[in-house]
Amino acid sequence: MMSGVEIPLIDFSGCAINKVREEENLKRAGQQIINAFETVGFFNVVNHGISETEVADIFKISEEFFALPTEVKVKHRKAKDSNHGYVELEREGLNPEERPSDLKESFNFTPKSQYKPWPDEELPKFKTTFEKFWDLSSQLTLRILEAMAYGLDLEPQYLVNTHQLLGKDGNASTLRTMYYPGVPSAASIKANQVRCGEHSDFGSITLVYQREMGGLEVLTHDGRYTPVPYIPGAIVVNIGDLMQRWAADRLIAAKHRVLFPQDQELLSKARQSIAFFAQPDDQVMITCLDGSNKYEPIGALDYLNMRFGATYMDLAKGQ
Ligand SMILES: O=C(O)CCC(=O)C(=O)O
Ligand SMILES: [Fe+2]
Repeated sequence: MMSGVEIPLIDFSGCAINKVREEENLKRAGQQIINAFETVGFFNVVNHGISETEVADIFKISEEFFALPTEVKVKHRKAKDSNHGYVELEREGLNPEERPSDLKESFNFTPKSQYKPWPDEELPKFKTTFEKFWDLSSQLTLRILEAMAYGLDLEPQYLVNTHQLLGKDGNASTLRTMYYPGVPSAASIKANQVRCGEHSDFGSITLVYQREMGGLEVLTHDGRYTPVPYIPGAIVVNIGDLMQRWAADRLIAAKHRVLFPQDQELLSKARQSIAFFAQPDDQVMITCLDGSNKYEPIGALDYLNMRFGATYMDLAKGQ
């Protein structure tokens, strides 16, 4: 790679979700994780306990969903006041000030029983595949949060206890599958349009599952966008702005983006990714963990709503 900044790679085998937790291993991994978040804001994690087959299954069913005709997909559209359902192509822009909407479509998943819609008729296994993947991703998130608490010298369960309602009412975490369609030629792309505009995430931590194509880039401290390499079996982990604020800026919520590939053949291929956006429970007060008063305390849900308001503003205009 040309850039001097490397994206750290962390071996999580001592803390994998299919293993009994061991303090020594969590401490060691916690140091590495905090070091990565203090310097780059991103790392790749391997040997985490989520199998390649489990990841392949959700990518496959996602691909089948996105291949459905638009009129079928929009039957499962996300309602305005919900965080569950289909979001159409170009409905959302993560850098709305500088760019047209992102050339992507997505399906947000929240496993609360009252949430609908599901493409049950078209894809009977969709719901169960997402539920299973939600479980795996939330288990890994909790392990990472536990390791982070060690790395930050907090009480070991401190961060885990703030995410007790993961998957239940009172917690806004979301699993999202994304589809960036292939483009026949660069001429058909709008000026300045990208697959995913420059942004930092909102919440506590994010897991990103990429595929062979890679494509994710992170703004590193040398002022350049550095590719986050695709490593077979690895998951990309980063923090959001809420975590940066909580850590009183000790940890970095780095900006990231996905551009169109330069290569004509790659450009014509679709890109898929899956992200698990973890949020603390709605009522948790985010008060600087270092005891400073660098930022005012704010409720986790209030913070999220403030950020969503900014991203979806354009959406409201378009309706
Ligand atoms: O598609 C990706 O690899 C990343 C997407 C992303 O950063 C996001 O949706 O927040
Ligand atoms: Fe992101």
